Amino acid sequence: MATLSEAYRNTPLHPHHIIPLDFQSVERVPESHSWQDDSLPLRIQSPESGEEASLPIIDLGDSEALKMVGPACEAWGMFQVINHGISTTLIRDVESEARRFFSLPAKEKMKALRSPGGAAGYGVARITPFFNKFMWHEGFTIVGSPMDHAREVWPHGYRRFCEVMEEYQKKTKDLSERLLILILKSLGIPEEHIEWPRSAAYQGGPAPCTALQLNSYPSCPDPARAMGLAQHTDSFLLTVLHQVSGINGLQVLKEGAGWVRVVPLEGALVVNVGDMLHIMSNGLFPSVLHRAVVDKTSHRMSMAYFYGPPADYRVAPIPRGCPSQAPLQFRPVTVREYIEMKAKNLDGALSGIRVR
Ligand SMILES: O=C(O)CCC(=O)C(=O)O
Ligand SMILES: [Fe+2]
Repeated sequence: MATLSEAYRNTPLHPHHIIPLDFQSVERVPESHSWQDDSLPLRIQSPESGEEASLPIIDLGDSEALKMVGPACEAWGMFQVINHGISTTLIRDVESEARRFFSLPAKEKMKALRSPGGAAGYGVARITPFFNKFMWHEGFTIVGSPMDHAREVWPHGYRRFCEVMEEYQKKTKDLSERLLILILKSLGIPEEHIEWPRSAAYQGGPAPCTALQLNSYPSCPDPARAMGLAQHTDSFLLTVLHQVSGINGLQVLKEGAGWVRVVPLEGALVVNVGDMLHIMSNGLFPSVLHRAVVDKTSHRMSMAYFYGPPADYRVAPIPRGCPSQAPLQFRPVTVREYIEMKAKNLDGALSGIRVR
């Protein structure tokens, strides 16, 4: 994603929008992280309260998967996938390496700090500047190899971290491409329509934009006042999310029901539609608003893998995917342009390219 890094370079962040709080050193939620006074349109709910989302579960080993995926994307913009081909062992290894990093003292983690115009490394969530309070969250973004940052942190013990993260990205990329083909087929779009997975694999063509985001939500003395990750939609085509089992936190906004919980299902991965798939489906598939809340006693982690087209690809509604000649809702936009728009205006990027 070297070319996409340019989009971030053009929208550098202020250091106080990069450095996370040293969560190990605080006993209560500081004012800077307290969301209580804000006139929140929708209250923070504890990870255990509220309705549970009945997200569709799609079994990739089942011949019915193709039939189920379109309705799932249309109704929820999100589903859970099982029989996805990523081994439990690899997932456990990713968890344990992520935990090895996030358990370090703050001054060690700071050695991997993201640079102001950089895409990769340790830091607060990228959406931070759009909110007037900070989140109860720290992240590590990996684009390709995490070697440069990992070596700073563990001069003699970086190899395992790198191997595990690279292997997981390879497997999740394959899964994302399988899912994307299935989703496009469900819209009646032939596989050949998207050339980049094949061109990158066989002809050294432009590579898809991908990133692995390790999310850490330390236990919080007052979860009702803190926000793990504030509401947002993901920018790329698809996100494949692993939530560390046994700890709730992810919530989606469901029309008519408010925020509903996405309870981790052992062995399943959560897949959600991002803005670019919303555009390609001409608005048929919603890029669902979601957020993460925090827990009083548990340190929660999640791993989000973002998958998008190559940086210069023009994302546009695909006419064959539009129900009965529906008028096109969006103008074409390159991936790079869209990411830059979103880095400047979190909520306004989609409406910025809407034509009707
Ligand atoms: O931690 C979660 O469950 C959500 C993470 C997320 O939405 C993201 O990284 O974009
Ligand atoms: Fe997200």
